[in-house]
Amino acid sequence: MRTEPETGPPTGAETGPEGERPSAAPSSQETVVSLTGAGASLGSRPVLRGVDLAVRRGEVVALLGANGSGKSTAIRTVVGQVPLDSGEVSLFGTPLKSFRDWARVGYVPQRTTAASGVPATVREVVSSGRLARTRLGLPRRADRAAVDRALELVGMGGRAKDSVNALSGGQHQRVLIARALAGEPELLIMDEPMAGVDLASQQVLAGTLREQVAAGVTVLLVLHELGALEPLIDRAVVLRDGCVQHDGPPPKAVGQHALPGHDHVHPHADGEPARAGLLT
Ligand SMILES: Nc1ncnc2c1ncn2[C@@H]1O[C@H](COP(=O)(O)OP(=O)(O)OP(=O)(O)O)[C@@H](O)[C@H]1O
Repeated sequence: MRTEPETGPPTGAETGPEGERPSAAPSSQETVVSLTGAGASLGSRPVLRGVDLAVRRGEVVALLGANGSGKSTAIRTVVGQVPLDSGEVSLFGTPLKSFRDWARVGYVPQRTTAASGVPATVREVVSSGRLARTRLGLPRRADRAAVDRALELVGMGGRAKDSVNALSGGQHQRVLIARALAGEPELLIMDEPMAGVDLASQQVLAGTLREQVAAGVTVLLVLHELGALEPLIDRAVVLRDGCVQHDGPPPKAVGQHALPGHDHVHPHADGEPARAGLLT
């Protein structure tokens, strides 16, 4: 008998619909991710203080905010890595504590590497993202094809046999994104997917995401700046000190802020074009 975690992102032990990506028939009313009055702490520190957030099917929602505002913590409550003190989280209309269908969710964590000291190849790491669909059985042709597709989507098809220990930081990030895509998720949750990725690769990844969105995939992602993804973002939710400060149209990038790679940790200099103060 299989054992399944109470909650959590795909571990490879969950069951899910076999083979094909489940139908992503557009239903703009369906709420795919829902946080209601979500409160969470790290250690003794309250980090989220009553966050309300809803992502509907097919939407691309960016979670923005200054360093330490709680973006990663919010994402981690959604995938069950940080427990709630108060409020509720639901995925696909199911309360998180009852949710088991992790094959529908692709998760790219923040700033990790694909290497874990184990001499795995790029293909092996990306294939692990398919385990929730293969039910720990032998990969079938459709599974291998999905892994190939994910590798091509992030431009890593030529590196499939290389050890992940031989990759740059940006290439690790691309492998982790491919791992999430290999499961052909309906919902992609990504924590700063562009961190450490060079401009050319950002464009590749933006193109990949555009294809996913066109196929009906729902996306919730943490970003420091909209950058190359700006055209894809439907809505921005800005956190400040663990509370939602803005939920609506993405802030317009102006001047230097428009440049991918711009870092939002600095205070705004006098005379610098204002940006509604949403990110600082
Ligand atoms: N293990 C921990 N114990 C206590 N506090 C923590 C822990 N990890 C993070 N924090 C604090 O929780 C707050 C929120 O962190 P979180 O990583 O969610 O912010 P963030 O908005 O994603 O920041 P960044 O943009 O820097 O990634 C920060 O003030 C951080 O210092």
